[in-house]
Amino acid sequence: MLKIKSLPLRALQSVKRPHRLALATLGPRAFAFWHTFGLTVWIALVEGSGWALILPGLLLLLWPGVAYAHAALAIDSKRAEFRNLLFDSLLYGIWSSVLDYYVWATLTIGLACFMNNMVVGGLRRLGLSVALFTGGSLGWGALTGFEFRPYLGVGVDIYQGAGAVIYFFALAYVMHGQNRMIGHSIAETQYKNRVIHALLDLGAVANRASNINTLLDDSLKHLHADFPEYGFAVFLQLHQRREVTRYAAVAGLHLGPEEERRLGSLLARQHEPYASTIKLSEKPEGEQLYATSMTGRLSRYEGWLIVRAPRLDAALESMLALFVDQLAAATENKLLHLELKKTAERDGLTGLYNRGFFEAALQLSIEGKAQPPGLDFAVLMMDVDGLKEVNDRYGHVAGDQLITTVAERLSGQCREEDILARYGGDEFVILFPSGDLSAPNRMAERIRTRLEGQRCVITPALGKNVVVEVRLSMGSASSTETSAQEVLSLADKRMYHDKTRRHQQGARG
Ligand SMILES: Nc1nc2c(ncn2[C@@H]2O[C@H](COP(=O)(O)OP(=O)(O)OP(=O)(O)O)[C@@H](O)[C@H]2O)c(=O)[nH]1
Repeated sequence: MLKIKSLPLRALQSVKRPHRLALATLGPRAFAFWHTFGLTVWIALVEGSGWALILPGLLLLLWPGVAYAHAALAIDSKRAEFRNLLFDSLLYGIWSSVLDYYVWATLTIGLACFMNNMVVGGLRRLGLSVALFTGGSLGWGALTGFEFRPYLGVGVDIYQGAGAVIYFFALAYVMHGQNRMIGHSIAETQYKNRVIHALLDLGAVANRASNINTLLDDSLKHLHADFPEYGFAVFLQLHQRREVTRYAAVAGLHLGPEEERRLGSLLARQHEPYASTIKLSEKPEGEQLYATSMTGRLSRYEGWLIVRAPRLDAALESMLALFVDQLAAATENKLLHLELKKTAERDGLTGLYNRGFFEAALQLSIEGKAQPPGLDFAVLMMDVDGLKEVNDRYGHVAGDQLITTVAERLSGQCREEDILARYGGDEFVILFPSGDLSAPNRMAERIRTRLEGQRCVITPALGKNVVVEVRLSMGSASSTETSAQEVLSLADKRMYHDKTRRHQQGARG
């Protein structure tokens, strides 16, 4: 039972949609063969040959269906249709002989066959078509005995002429449709190429970006360069507080700060599934704003990609879904990467660079000094005095507070290019990679006047707030005074001398 049922089903499954050429030629071919059948019947009636001519003529009615099935069932439907066109030539060659070489029919039908084959296969297929038509025509004539009746009458001529005109116009119409289809698919391919190019661009931008702001800014700039007809913006809002826009970037869109804020708060109220696009503006005509949601793809943010476009069609919608995918993945990767980098480079308690990062930066400075032009660098080492006492009297939490307060205040004194790190428990260090060798002395001076002796309020785990004074021992050195490898230990030595001196002064005081 199952077997019987499955047989026609399998046969049906193997009939796929044939190549567009087979579909396009079905109509004109059916018309041509039915028209030739009509001609055959007419001639049979005129010459009185009756069913002797009409019966084989019925075969002509079957051929368009057989040709279509052949193309539909073939693995390579296009090649099958090319073969069909050649078979048309052979069949019509034979038929011209069957119709005793009636000139008007032989000429118009032959021409149609040659032209069809030349259109799909150039001169080579034209040659093949001519050979098959002529071969069929002469071969059948040789088999059946040549009979010539080149002219039949005005009526048949008009019938054949009208058929030829209709056929050639039908063919021209089909070719026009094919050209339009090809034009559309070229435009579609070009659009897809631009999308692929933009996606590759986004990947490269994501790799280069050092933070989320540059990632979003550069991504949108590239998108706008690839699609200048659209304007783009992106908004990332905190999951927990959607009214807070954490990152925003715009390219090719003119949004003032107020409009940006308004858009941000509008999006905060929207809840759309991932990658779905909504219309934001309700202008009666002209360009509109659309927003595609990144909801669920970012661990800490809600996101929206905004586009300014004249209308939202299927191509734009699927393009936006792809861009949203790429942007969300790039942002999430960058966030993860930045977090890992921070964990690897930063000190957990103070948030300053850690010793590992400082040593790597120092190593680069040492190498920089060894290579031309031999850039100099300097180091300032500092140690918090009396931390042990704070720990012992008020506990480690209080000691931690003293360390973090000193770290914050030191940070406030440093420039962006200075590398401030927590070197050890209560030791801090600043690397000045700029070659400005007066920098450490000026920095030490600033620290003495602005930090030394300042009050620091700490809250012990138990008991009331206490106030301690910030006191720092310092020592600096530069690569002009000693070899590059020795700079840090010279600064350390000087810091130790400073500490000893301060202890002695303290003891005397
Ligand atoms: N609370 C706290 N204490 C720390 C931390 N790291 C190191 N310490 C403590 O800091 C102290 C550093 O020792 P010292 O440098 O001898 O202490 P000090 O009291 O600053 O002594 P001088 O530098 O000679 O003035 C030790 O008691 C360490 O246990 C930390 O992360 N938190």
